[in-house]
Amino acid sequence: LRLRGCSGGGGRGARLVFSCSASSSSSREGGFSGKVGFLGLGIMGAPMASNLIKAGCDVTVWNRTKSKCDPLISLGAKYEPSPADVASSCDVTFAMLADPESAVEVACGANGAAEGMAPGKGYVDVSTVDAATSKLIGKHITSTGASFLEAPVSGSKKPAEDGLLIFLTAGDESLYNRVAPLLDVMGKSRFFLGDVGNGADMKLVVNMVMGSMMVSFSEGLLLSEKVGLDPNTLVEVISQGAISAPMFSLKGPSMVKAAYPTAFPLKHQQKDLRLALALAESVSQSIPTVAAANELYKAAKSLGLADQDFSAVIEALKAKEQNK
Ligand SMILES: NC(=O)C1=CN([C@@H]2O[C@H](COP(=O)(O)OP(=O)(O)OC[C@H]3O[C@@H](n4cnc5c(N)ncnc54)[C@H](OP(=O)(O)O)[C@@H]3O)[C@@H](O)[C@H]2O)C=CC1
Ligand SMILES: O=CCCC(=O)O
Repeated sequence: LRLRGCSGGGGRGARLVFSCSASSSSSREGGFSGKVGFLGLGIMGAPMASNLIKAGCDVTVWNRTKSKCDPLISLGAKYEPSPADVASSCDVTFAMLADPESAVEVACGANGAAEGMAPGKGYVDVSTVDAATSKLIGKHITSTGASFLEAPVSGSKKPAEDGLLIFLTAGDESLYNRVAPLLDVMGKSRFFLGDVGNGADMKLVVNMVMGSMMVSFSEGLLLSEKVGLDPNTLVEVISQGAISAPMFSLKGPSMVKAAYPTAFPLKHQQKDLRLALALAESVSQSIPTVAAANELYKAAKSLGLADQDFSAVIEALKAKEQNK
């Protein structure tokens, strides 16, 4: 298998590519030889940037809390003191921020990435935001002559560490082709979905399904226990049937033990449900299951569980039972 990625490094071989339009195989097959910026080194950003460094990319990092840059610097990353400095010193800059507010601030605020952008450069926002936010960021970036791609990811902490994310991209197709070797270092597949906003919408639809599934699973775990069944057996039964999902097998055993080691923070899942509800509202679609799930995540946040894994939503159900 031919390795792809940065010059001198490489991804881990064959990758799946899904595209609404033909993409340039020559840029896909070639490596990426420019400098790569990475803004936002949280649960997802740190392993993604780390994989780029390990693949041989010339990476420059920035994070609001500077100490989170240190492990990346130890791996060989350079550091710049602001998003604008990263953008001006790099050919392509990735951003992995918490929510719409932080994504806009880092891209468009004072000393934001847009200030360092220029023709020939690219900005790839991999944060989960709504389409309007993505379009706003895209407008700021492209007004400098630079190119913009939104590329939110499906897959959590472990897939980020293992370079097995799924990229849901939209925007500038030539930037998509240019950064494809980098996406292939960080992910196992990539979709190009057309205009800016389509990647954001796809990501919100996927995550609203996930958030509702987790609530339904939590209800099942609690009910099984209440009627005298072993919830561990429920997890095993589900894993062998038609509703088997990696998420249930992965999170079920620790949920039974009331342990919620954070892979996907609950506050981000609730943010995604909030944004999905607004998306549905924009086309007058009713999504009552998601609306009910959202209320439970909000209740979990008010119980102080915002930074726990989103599977901690089961604690909000337990609290409801106790307060009956
Ligand atoms: N965790 C997961 O499983 C997945 C998460 N996502 C999405 O990816 C994004 C990042 O998630 P994740 O890494 O888990 O989140 P984290 O909360 O771990 O990291 C959030 C990042 O955003 C930064 N940030 C927050 N607010 C600001 C601000 N006002 N200005 C500048 N930087 C800010 C944080 O900086 P600081 O370190 O200073 O706080 C940190 O770098 C989210 O949009 C999330 O929905 C997508 C797929 C999976
Ligand atoms: O946005 C978070 C998604 C988590 C996952 O896909 O497992």
